[in-house]
Amino acid sequence: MNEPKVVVGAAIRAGDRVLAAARAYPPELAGLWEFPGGKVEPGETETEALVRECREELGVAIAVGERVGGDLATGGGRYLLRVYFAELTAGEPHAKEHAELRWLGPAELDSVPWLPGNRPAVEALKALLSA
Ligand SMILES: Nc1nc2c([nH]c(=O)n2[C@H]2C[C@H](O)[C@@H](COP(=O)(O)OP(=O)(O)OP(=O)(O)O)O2)c(=O)[nH]1
Repeated sequence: MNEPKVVVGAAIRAGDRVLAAARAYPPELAGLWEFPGGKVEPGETETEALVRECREELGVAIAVGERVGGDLATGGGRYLLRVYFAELTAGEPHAKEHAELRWLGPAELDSVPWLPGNRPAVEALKALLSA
C-alpha cells in the first residue's frame, strides 16, 4: 500500500474564533466543513503548503503557528491530516474555492458538519480555544 500523503489544514485564529470552510467539491465532500489547506507538494514544507493554499483558496497571507492535535488518518487511509494554528497577516478571507466560510467560536464548532476525519482536531481546538 502507498504511504499516506500529508494534507495540512490551517486553523486560522482571530481571538477565540477560527475560520471554517465548507467544501464545494468533489460532490461526495461538498457541504462538509474543513480547515483551508490541501496536499503538501513534493519539495514543499508543511508551512509553505499552508501559506500557498491559504493564498490560493482565501486570498490571504498567514503566519503559521503551533500544531493542533496529532496526525489524523483521513480519506480512507489515503491522507494524513495535520492541523496548525495560523494568524492572518494580510487580507480578509474570501471563499475563492469554498462554498462558504464561517468564523466559529468554541461553542459553535459543533454547529457545522465537519469532514469525519477532522473530528479529533475539532475536539482539540475546542479545548484550546476555551482555555
Ligand atoms: N484541505 C483540507 N483537506 C482535508 C481536511 N480534512 C480532510 O479529511 N481533508 C481531506 C479532503 C481531501 O480528500 C484531502 C485534501 O484534498 P484537497 O482537495 O483540499 O487538496 P488540494 O487542494 O491539494 O487538492 P487538489 O489540488 O488535488 O484538488 O484531504 C481539512 O481539514 N482540510
